[in-house]
Amino acid sequence: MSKLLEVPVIDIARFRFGDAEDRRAVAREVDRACTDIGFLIIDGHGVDPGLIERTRAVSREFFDLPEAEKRRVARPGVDVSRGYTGLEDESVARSRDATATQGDLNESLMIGPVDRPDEAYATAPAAGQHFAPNIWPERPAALRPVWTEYYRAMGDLAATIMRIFALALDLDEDYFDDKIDKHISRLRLRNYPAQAQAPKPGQIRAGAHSDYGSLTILCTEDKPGGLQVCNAEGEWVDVPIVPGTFIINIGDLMERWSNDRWVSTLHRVVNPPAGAGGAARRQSIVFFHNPNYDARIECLPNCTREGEAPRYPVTTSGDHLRSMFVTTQNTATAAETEA
Ligand SMILES: O=C(O)CCC(=O)C(=O)O
Ligand SMILES: [Fe+2]
Repeated sequence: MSKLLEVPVIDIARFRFGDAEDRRAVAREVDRACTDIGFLIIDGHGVDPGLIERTRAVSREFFDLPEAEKRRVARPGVDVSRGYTGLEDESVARSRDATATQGDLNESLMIGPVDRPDEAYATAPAAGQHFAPNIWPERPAALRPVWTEYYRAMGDLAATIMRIFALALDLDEDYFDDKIDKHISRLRLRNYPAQAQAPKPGQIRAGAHSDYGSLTILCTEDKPGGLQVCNAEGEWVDVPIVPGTFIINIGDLMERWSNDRWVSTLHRVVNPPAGAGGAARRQSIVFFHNPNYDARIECLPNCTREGEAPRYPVTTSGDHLRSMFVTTQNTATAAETEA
């Protein structure tokens, strides 16, 4: 079978409601997508469209606030992945290329877990800042309850996808359950403003990067200046926007777990064409699903071929994520926290 060079659409209702054969059929399709291109679009996910709309609306209201008010909930430190990150404060491309310093042309607001596991686990030294309290803006007042509901819905959807992943990797369907039951996922809204001035040379909405965790669930909109992924031929292809679906990609931790059987694909968000005007404003709802901070990320059973050794040293979810957060921030606090 030739390699997929475009991102496929997969209906996961057949997994959610089907019999064992249906479930295996979905898992096979997902395995092919994760092997060939690292991205898939899912339909039949069961998330309430009203919740998505409400999440979009309260977030847009937040980004429309004056800059000074948004800065009141500024990210407190580079390893504290919470709060507001301003335009050009981050260069996600630095996660792969230390010389990439152009600031990304988006601003964002981010939260972590909304449900705390027991206090001893949440505050253990190895927990680092992964259970740091969330920083909620005062306005709009509806943001907190709506985002909390959305975060929980994404946690549930990610758990289903991890079950599909387990089956796709020839593991028991519940293999990942106890590695994600205290997940340290992040919900991040990115606002990509319309571009009144030309970007600096080489500067784009989000530089080329791969995501860091287990998987990402993206809900975006069809606007000029969108998401592209680098396929197996090294070509940048647009990810189609299919109404009612989510875009899913695997992150670096899943790539490591699978010993490179699956690919954590490079992707980027390009600029709108000059003159696109206000219509180019774009908002993405991004849920980065990350395993429990103490989940050991080591080559999974079934992921080495005859005579092949594991390609990565063992790490933990918490350690890997922290190093990525610290590497990609352009703010003044970066130097302080790294020291
Ligand atoms: O906005 C998008 O389409 C993608 C954003 C992204 O890649 C990220 O936040 O990691
Ligand atoms: Fe990404």
